[in-house]
Amino acid sequence: MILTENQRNALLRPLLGSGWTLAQDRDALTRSYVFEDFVAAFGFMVRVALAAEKMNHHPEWTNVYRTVHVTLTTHDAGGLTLKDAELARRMDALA
Ligand SMILES: C[C@H](O)[C@H](O)[C@H]1CNC2=NC(N)=NC(=O)C2=N1
Repeated sequence: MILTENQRNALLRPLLGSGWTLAQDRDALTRSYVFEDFVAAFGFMVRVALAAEKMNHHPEWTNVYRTVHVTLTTHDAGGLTLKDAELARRMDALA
């Protein structure tokens, strides 16, 4: 369930090159998105919410006005799994 070393190299490398970073304190991906305004930021969160529900995999996120801070990890597994890499990819596509 937890990403193997090989999977991390293959799946996380593209994400880490396009805005995502590994969290310091836990096995998680994190990034921020800045939008035109609050409504654009919230519209993004609505679109992601629908995708997350479809995946049954949900982000940990905070929204301050036009910025959305995101952390992805799999609580059930205690770290990064394929679902996190997939949700990160989908979030970037929806941003
Ligand atoms: C019962 C349900 O499948 C679990 O709570 C799912 C829901 N969505 C989830 N989302 C995330 N990010 N991590 C989880 O471990 C998780 N578990």
